[in-house]
Amino acid sequence: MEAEKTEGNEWKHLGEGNQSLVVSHCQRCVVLRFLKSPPNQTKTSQEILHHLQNIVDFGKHVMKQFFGENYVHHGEIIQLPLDFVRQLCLKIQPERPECRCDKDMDTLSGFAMCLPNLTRPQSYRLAEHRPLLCIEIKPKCGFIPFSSHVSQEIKHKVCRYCMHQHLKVANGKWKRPSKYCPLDLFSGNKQRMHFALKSLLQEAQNNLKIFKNGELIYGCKDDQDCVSDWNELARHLKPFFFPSNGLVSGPHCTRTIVKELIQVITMTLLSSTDTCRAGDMKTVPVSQGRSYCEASAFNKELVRNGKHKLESSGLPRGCLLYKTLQAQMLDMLDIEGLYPLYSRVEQYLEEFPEERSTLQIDGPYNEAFYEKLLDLSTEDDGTVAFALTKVQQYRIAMTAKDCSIMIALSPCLQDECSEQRSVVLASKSRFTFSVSVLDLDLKPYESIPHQYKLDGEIVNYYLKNVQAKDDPVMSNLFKENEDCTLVLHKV
Ligand SMILES: O=P(O)(O)O[C@@H]1[C@@H](OP(=O)(O)O)[C@H](OP(=O)(O)O)[C@H](O)[C@H](OP(=O)(O)O)[C@H]1OP(=O)(O)O
Ligand SMILES: Nc1ncnc2c1ncn2[C@@H]1O[C@H](COP(=O)(O)OP(=O)(O)OP(=O)(O)O)[C@@H](O)[C@H]1O
Repeated sequence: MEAEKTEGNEWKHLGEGNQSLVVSHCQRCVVLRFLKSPPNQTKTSQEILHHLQNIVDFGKHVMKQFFGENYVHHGEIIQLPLDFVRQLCLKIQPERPECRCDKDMDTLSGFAMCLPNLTRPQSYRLAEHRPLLCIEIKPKCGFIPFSSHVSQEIKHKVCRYCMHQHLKVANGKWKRPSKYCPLDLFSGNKQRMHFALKSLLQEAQNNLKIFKNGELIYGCKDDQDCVSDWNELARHLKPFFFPSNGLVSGPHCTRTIVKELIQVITMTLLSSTDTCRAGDMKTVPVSQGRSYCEASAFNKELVRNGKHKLESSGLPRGCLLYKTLQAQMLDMLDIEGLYPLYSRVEQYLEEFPEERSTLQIDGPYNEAFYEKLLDLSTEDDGTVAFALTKVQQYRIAMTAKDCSIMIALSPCLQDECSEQRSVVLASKSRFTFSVSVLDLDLKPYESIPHQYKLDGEIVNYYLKNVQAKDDPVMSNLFKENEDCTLVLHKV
């Protein structure tokens, strides 16, 4: 990395999650992504380097094949002067959300990933002084399990996100449940997608962020601290959507602008800007699994109005949502079917620990690793090889269920449109745009027992506290079970 780029003051905090912290360069279209760890669990430089190498390899050799060349940016590893990293860490500390400060940014190794800044359309390689709008969506799991290993019927009716909402509110992670249901977003039906996006705009949680010129203007900066002022949002967006109309204002104008935004997001999400190697890999026949979630507010509204379910129009094959869903559906057995296979691999590793590297559990994530993922058979022949393939596919699916989609928009004039640039039209303006996927770090093998436990907690909480309340018979049943009193009635 050039010396001029390593001035601490030139960088600012852009975002962070549970695993990494990202800073963006003020002039150039690049970001640095640093790993984070709990204060008492710092890793050695070699461990950090190995971890970052795995992330880059996984993006390059595996996720690019699933998602396509244009959507995935695997980045590169760079080594930075330690003085610069320490100075940067101090500079950005006040900008960090409090809820993320339980982990520290790695300042010991000097290694980081350098990536394109995806808040800008990728067709603009240089940071031109153009207004920029970026919408980041973490869509979560967009299908209902179709596996016969599922033990609770509710999992075939209500999606994990909608069930998990109740547990999250009960645990205090969020103040209110969201009406967003991933199945609506992934339906490909414009009405359902609009509803999903409107719900995200009402309750962003950690599923929606909007950046203007690289600054977060909408969404949660800290846990629970969500800004959902649509008038304020409309004020920010007005120059993008109504560049020459300075007079319109008031609630009607706010609604119009939000509608325009939703329309543009929907069109970009349905656009196909790439092809990929695994493009024709069909993980699940369309007929399997249900395409709507019974808990979705959109679905409930349809039922209330006595309307039939809207036909799911399906997603265009080339769009990023379609590719994300296909990768998510590599979870074919559900965690309930997967867990015994994980135990089989575990048992084998206990006996033959030296086999761990041959089995590529912790990498390398190369071409050979990718090839082994293509076997979609679900016929268990009792072998470790079968179990391992399913475990690795599950890890890919989990990664795709937790990734984010970044839509970058920049206004353009009609004569600026060229064939290399994708363009989306709003009523009174037009934008060049790019769609990318981020946070594609492979979920660790070790997280599988946690997934198994969490799945049980989410479903049990839902059955006991939500479904039971909707159903008086069930409700009484639970009440009786809870206090363990046997009620004797005279006959
Ligand atoms: O399990 P989930 O669905 O709650 O997802 C976790 C996310 O919570 P969410 O529900 O999106 O608010 C969670 O997001 P937050 O840190 O809560 O913003 C992480 O993305 C976590 O990934 P990792 O374990 O840190 O790699 C995610 O864990 P994984 O399950 O993807 O490992
Ligand atoms: N290449 C990029 N360009 C622009 N912004 C980025 C980029 N990579 C990450 N970000 C921003 O930084 C935030 C945190 O990054 P990321 O999602 O990779 O963190 P994480 O810790 O891996 O997340 P999680 O909590 O899901 O594990 C993102 O939500 C996004 O806003």
